[in-house]
Amino acid sequence: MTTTTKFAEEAGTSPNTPVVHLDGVGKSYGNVHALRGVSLTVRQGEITCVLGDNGAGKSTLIKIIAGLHEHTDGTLSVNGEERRFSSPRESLDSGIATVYQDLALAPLMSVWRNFFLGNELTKRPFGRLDDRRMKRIADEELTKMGISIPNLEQPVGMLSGGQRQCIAIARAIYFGAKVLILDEPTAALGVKQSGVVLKYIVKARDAGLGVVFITHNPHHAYLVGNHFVVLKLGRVALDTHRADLTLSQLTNEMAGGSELEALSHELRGVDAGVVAEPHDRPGGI
Ligand SMILES: Nc1ncnc2c1ncn2[C@@H]1O[C@H](COP(=O)(O)OP(=O)(O)OP(=O)(O)O)[C@@H](O)[C@H]1O
Repeated sequence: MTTTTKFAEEAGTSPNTPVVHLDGVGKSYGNVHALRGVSLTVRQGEITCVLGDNGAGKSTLIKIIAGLHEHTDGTLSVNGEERRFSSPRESLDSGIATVYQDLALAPLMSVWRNFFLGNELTKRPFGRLDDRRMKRIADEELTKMGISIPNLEQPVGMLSGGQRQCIAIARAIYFGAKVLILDEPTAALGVKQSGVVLKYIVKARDAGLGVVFITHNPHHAYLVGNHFVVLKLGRVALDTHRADLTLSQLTNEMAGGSELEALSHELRGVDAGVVAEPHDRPGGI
């Protein structure tokens, strides 16, 4: 049985049912329309990339799925059942784990304590922390993901940004996430560290999770994505599968191909104006 089939059986749905589906979702903050008519399908064993420029509505979209904000229009379904989350706990309890850029890790605490942060294991009968078991499990789980951290006692704050992202991803998978939402996980990273994080995003997908990868970077998205959604000013400007899209089309869409062409036209005009100006003056230079 594939991991995807196993998750679907647990949820009592067919493997083809989207694990998360947004249909015509809108969100207004007063009279600011952050999202309008946004539809998005997240399937298990797939990476759905959501791209968009600043202010496109990416954070608003995440917050709706993560239970931080309620949508004002449209529907949100999880495993085929319509939901409206009124807290992050409700989203988490539905199997949706969101890894934000700040990662919600405690920088001064050890790697293994961070792995269990908020889900600590205790010993009976006095409820003391079961340090030994937590260390062993953190070690096993990180090794399983191929994450090499030689000393799990070291504070998380001393690790690289890439390693911290990987710990947050491994933790979400261990605690049973079926859907992983990653908020710009490579935004603050260099090329090498981004590569490491992209590798774990693929591992999460291959473990059967439905992954939503939010990014500004079409190159990172195209390296791992199965499905691409580009948001512009709160609306879906592109929604397509990998087979129907090239990297250059995606890059062009993100760069605002037609807007850039118009700008380049305008700049050529400005340039010509600057050069032409002295000759236009009587007795030019
Ligand atoms: N709490 C809020 N109150 C009012 N307007 C908001 C609020 N949050 C977001 N907006 C507006 O909604 C729109 C979408 O913002 P959002 O943060 O979702 O975009 P984004 O794609 O995540 O941008 P960035 O990449 O800059 O984080 C913007 O016009 C923003 O100013």
